[in-house]
Amino acid sequence: MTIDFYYLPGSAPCRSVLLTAKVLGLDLNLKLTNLQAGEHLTPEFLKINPQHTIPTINDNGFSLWESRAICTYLVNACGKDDSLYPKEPRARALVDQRLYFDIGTLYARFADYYYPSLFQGLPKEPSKLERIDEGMKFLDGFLEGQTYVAGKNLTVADLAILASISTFEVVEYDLSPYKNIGKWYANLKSTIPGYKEANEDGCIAFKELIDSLQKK
Ligand SMILES: N[C@@H](CCC(=O)N[C@@H](CS)C(=O)NCC(=O)O)C(=O)O
Repeated sequence: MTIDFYYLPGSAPCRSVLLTAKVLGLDLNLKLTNLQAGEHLTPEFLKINPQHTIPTINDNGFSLWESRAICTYLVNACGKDDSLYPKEPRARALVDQRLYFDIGTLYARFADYYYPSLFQGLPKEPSKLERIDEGMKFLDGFLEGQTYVAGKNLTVADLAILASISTFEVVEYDLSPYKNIGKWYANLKSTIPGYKEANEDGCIAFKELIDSLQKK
């Protein structure tokens, strides 16, 4: 039985789930959910996710939201092995740490700096950009001498952070000072199966959305 996946291609957290599904070779039942049309606020959707966020999955009656929780669930429930989310306690803890770094630091600082300007037309606050730069320095440090963000293999932490970093690229944040991030990013873009459909096309959709909002 397939898993329903409520999503929008342009949404960064949705793209991390799409990337995870691609790497797992999993076909999700895609349910495009148009936020601008309020499709996440219908009584049917609120029954599945009262917090009305996408991504959301429904696995035959089991509904789940929060992209990183979805990614780890998909590996646990559908992975042929645990390589994307290792069971060994220390290896798993490292992946978890990077996932929490992504939601709590990297993407949180992105949202704090860019969202008011992108979605409300408010001026950007330079001190918030410095917080992003600091987050990038942390990530660049994690990647020193490493191919992946947590341990020796590709994990869901790479996929979540990949969705975030590509979103920074869409808003033209300057990634060039961060050599380790640049190398890691180029490697993942060229090696992840189905990268274009899972992430690149969605980044184009996100760019189109923000361009259309700027014109309003
Ligand atoms: N931390 C959540 C963020 C989810 C989120 O905020 N999604 C946005 C779209 S990118 C959304 O659904 N917004 C509509 C709403 O909150 O009502 C995750 O990683 O899944």
